[in-house]
Amino acid sequence: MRIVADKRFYGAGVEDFEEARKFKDVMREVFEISVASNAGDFIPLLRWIDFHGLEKKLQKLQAKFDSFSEVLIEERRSIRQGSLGESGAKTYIDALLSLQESEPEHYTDNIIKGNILISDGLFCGLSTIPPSNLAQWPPLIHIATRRNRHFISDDRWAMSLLLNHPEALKRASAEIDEHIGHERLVEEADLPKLPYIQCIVHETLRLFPAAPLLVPHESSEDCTIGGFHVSRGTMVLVNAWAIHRDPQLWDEPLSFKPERFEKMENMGYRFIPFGTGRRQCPGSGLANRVVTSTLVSLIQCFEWERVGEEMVELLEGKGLSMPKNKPLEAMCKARQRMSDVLKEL
Ligand code: HEM
Repeated sequence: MRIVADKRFYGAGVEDFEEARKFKDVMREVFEISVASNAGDFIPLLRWIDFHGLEKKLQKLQAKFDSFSEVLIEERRSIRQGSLGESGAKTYIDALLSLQESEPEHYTDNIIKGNILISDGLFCGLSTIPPSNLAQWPPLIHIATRRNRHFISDDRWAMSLLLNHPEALKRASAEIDEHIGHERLVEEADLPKLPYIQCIVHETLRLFPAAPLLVPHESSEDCTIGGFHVSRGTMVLVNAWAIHRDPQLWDEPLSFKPERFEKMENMGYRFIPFGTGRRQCPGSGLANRVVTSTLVSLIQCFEWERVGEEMVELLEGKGLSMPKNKPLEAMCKARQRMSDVLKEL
């Protein structure tokens, strides 16, 4: 929130504890609601009676966030107009308010609120909200807010898989040694030199796609999908998780085999962790780079081992963004040869 509104709501430096509490409350509610399943997704009749009151809860939460962001916008507006003294750092909201002055028809307060939501990982938990619940929110929310949670989740799955496959971890480590060495940390420009680690990231996203049902789509016309008639206006969910594990499309679909991606030229529609077509994720390049660089840094700087003989559990937990059932526990120690680099951090 420092970038968005020049405020801190966590850790040292919090100035307004009441405001920070409100923010944390909204965040907590978002996370709670995000794991609730909605029977109305499966039995449309139940949507009319708002079974379990999920829709009401979402509307309340949206109202809370609206009033919270309204205060932030008004505050920055006053600061910009000089009524609250020093303007402080220029924030994301300031930039949007300045655009509002030149293009008021495009940069309405509602648009600014939407932008606050998608920025700074503010509502990263929304990515796990069940499909019909998402429909209650402005479309951008569930999309761009995936980032932080997904990045963390992807790397956690990748590391879990590697701990269960030490030979793959060893090969990844050797690739890093060969192309980056121990004198410096990985940089973005190094990533194309690490094809095996890219394959590990792909294989992780195949087995545990961070958005297993992508995002809900709606058919704009009557159509036929896989031989089934789909009427106009039907919510369509694409089960990427099942497609990625389909034995007709993948050899040994449940095995972790990063090398399968080495020879694959055209992945077609069988590998779609970021969706496909016109609405596919525009952040996939960034996401891939962040997930891969994080994984490379973890492998480059630390030696990793399982806590015991037992394999790391690979069960999925509740929530649409593919969390692990149990947090990953592993042993790691800093690599001796990276100690100079680590000391510099
Ligand atoms: C590991 C991280 C990420 C995953 C797994 C992911 C996944 C997805 C998926 C599955 C979709 C829906 C595609 C469809 O409609 O079929 C999507 C859409 C989208 N994503 Fe991501 N995403 C990630 C990171 C990001 C990042 C970093 C950004 C922005 C910087 C981003 C921005 C968007 C946007 C704007 C859309 C909507 C595109 C549209 O509807 O036209 N995503 N993402």
